[in-house]
Amino acid sequence: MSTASPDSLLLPALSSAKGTVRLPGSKSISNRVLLLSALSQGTTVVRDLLDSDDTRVMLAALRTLGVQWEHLADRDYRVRGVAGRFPTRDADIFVGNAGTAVRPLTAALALQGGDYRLSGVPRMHERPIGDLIDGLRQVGAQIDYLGNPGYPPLHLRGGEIDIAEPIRVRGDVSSQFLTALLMALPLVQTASGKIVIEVVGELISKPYIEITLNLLRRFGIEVEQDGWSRFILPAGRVCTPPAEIHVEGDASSASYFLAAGAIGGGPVRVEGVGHASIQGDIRFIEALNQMGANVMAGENWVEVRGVEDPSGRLRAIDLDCNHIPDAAMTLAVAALFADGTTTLRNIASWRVKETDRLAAMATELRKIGAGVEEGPDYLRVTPPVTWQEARSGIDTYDDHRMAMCFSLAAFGPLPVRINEPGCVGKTFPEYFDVFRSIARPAGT
Ligand SMILES: O=C(O)C1=C[C@@H](OP(=O)(O)O)[C@@H](O)[C@H](O)C1
Ligand SMILES: C=C(OP(=O)(O)O)C(=O)O
Repeated sequence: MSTASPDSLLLPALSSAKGTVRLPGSKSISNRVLLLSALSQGTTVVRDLLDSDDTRVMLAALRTLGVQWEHLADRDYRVRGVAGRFPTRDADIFVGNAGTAVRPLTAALALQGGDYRLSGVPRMHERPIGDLIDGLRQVGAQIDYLGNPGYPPLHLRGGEIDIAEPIRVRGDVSSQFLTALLMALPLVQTASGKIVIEVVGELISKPYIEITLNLLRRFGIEVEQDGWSRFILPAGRVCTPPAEIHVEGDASSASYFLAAGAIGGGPVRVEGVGHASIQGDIRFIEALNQMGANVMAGENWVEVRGVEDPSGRLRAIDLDCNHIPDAAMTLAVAALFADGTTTLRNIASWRVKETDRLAAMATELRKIGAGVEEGPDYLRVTPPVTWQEARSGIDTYDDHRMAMCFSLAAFGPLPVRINEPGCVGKTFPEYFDVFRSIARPAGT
């Protein structure tokens, strides 16, 4: 049904969506579990790890750092922990465009006392990391910027680590800075046996901190929390791994299929996430519900059907999306099928991710005829009066979510050409095959 070429993929106009999808593993859980297993004292079997660009850079980094891991079968791995100290003391580490690799590895390596250089793809060198570096410098880490101040590439040169006072870190650009400190700092000894982190500014993307705290607990590290502004960690502690840990399906990846069910009638069922999920993006189903879709969920699955209303149109919504920054992109494209103007608020962090997602989303939605208002931290989308075929295709800006989101536009009356579709490899290399398995072209 689709014609692939190296630089674009043509999706025909689609009439309906129906089927079941077994989700790939969560990116956020996979990379946290890999790093925590590597730092542990003991061996962890990791089941259903995500296999994508972001996890490959993490696995390669760990191997370079002297961590022994082996691929068992399917998506299962065994990781032998290094009890807090990486055997390799001098290394160049490539982090691609994985925020879940660069931020946690920077914190873990800055406290090692070795000599490490971290770099990524050109866009990674435009993604901020200064707030994390400021936090690490407060405890004595020696870190130099090798390019622009505040951004990778970085040179971590060891330093005398001494924690006596609370460490302050900004939380309003990315929650990954706090996640990085929470995962790395427990390794450091302090006189009091505790470490305090204070968050400066409003913490964004809070559910990702919940994932971090949940997984730390699974690895034997209990963090005390005073709201979202103060965290107290045990000091001088090496993680104790669970013998085995299972990576649940990716809730952000689920959003495309669930939205397809809502737009294309359904039922579309995803397996691997449900009520029991520890990922904040599971709350995407609340947004779909608000839009009038029929949502059912069990512990480990979700099923979505279209609206009951004879018009078949979703309801437009006005939503603060700070808690679901990734799945919110799916709402921006689902908004094309709503009965009025949808407003997505509190999403300023979109500007510093794989691309400037606010600008990219506005530009590409306009190509197919939508009315779009792009604010500093919000997006307002009005469905097209007349759908247009984006003749030069939908540009994806090397952003996996741009490519995946815009596949949904093919449920409109016209075919959609997705440029550079290979960018889905960041988190979901098989995305278009799986999407094809649930989508039916018009006239078939
Ligand atoms: O910690 C994580 O796993 C993530 C946190 C979020 O980033 P921000 O905290 O920068 O919003 C999210 O967008 C990203 O895809 C994954
Ligand atoms: C923002 C994202 O990725 P990263 O983990 O690189 O921040 C994302 O996957 O949407």
